Amino acid sequence: MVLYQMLAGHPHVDGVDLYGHNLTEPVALASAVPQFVGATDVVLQPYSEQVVMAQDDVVFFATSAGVTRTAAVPYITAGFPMIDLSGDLRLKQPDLYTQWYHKPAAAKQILAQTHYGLSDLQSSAGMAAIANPGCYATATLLGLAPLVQSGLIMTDSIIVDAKSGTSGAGKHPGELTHFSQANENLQVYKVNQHQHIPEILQQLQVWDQSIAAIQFNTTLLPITRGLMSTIYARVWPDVTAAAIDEAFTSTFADVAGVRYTGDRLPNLKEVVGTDYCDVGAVFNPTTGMVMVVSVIDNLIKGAGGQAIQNMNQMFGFPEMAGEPVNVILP
Ligand SMILES: NC(=O)C1=CN([C@@H]2O[C@H](COP(=O)(O)OP(=O)(O)OC[C@H]3O[C@@H](n4cnc5c(N)ncnc54)[C@H](OP(=O)(O)O)[C@@H]3O)[C@@H](O)[C@H]2O)C=CC1
Ligand SMILES: CC(=O)N[C@@H](CCC(=O)OP(=O)(O)O)C(=O)O
Repeated sequence: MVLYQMLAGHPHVDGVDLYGHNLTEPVALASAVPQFVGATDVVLQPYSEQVVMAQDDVVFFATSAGVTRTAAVPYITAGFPMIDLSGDLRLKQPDLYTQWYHKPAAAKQILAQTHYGLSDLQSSAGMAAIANPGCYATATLLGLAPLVQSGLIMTDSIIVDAKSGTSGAGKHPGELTHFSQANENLQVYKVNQHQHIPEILQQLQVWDQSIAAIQFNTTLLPITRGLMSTIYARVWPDVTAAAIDEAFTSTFADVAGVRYTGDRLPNLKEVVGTDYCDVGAVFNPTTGMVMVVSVIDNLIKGAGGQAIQNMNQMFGFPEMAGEPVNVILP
């Protein structure tokens, strides 16, 4: 829904076709999603990869885990632009996917052809198949990148305490997301089993091969949208607050979708509704620890917005074209 809304208003997109896997004939969008009651002329079509490749220029998959490991193959084989929002194509090693997602993995040669589209730090220009990063992975990697790339922290000391609103769990309600359970509550979940752990580690190892593990935890917040990743790490003895500040300033100086807030730590309401990731960092000389706070809208920077940034890079559009930049005011 959110991806469609953004694509429908994108200045370089002249049409959006919507496909549903369970349809045998077209239905009005509003009959499936009542919020789109005003979009009387928009339909959902039965899905067919032949139709997609004939009438569209790029395909986005906003599908459950386990779908694109096979559904994306015809597009990747044909070199047709494809952006996958699910986790199926992010991990390069198939056995890791099976271990963390508890499902059969895509073939290794398919995984080898997909680009991990962390759009603010590694452009998708020239790429055809994109694995759009997970929401927790996006906030965490953007918060850690300056510290890891500049070699400021002891890499065995990384601890991530991340929290998300319930929309991160998708459309099907579950035990944790049932209103009476989630409302006015905080729930730790997937302890040491979160599927974004191997994804984060895989990218950290691209930046620094010596990183062997991270401590990573997730908590469900009683809100609909927004994700905060709070990151702690021990810095090397001579590292100063000024060196940390310089690492963040230089890493994000020319990055359109990340705003470094210095030692003023950001909160969710300054990014919810936008494609920005806001990142702040504070050094504590007493403990020798740096604390980073990285916030995103899980449905935008954590999913559809980053997918559009990847599309913009693939097609040479301005980096933030079609991206929402205004917060949802209280
Ligand atoms: N929500 C978030 O914050 C984020 C989500 N993601 C990932 O992005 C993807 C989409 O997220 P979200 O919209 O929240 O997920 P939802 O669970 O809300 O929606 C999943 C969609 O997948 C479709 N689907 C299910 N099975 C199949 C199938 N066999 N073939 C084709 N389509 C199928 C469903 O269609 P139907 O209902 O008609 O069966 C539904 O539209 C997921 O993989 C999710 O993990 C990634 C980052 C953040
Ligand atoms: C609140 C909540 O449940 N969030 C989801 C977000 C991850 C997700 O969307 O899944 P993939 O990125 O792996 O596709 C979770 O923690 O599993």
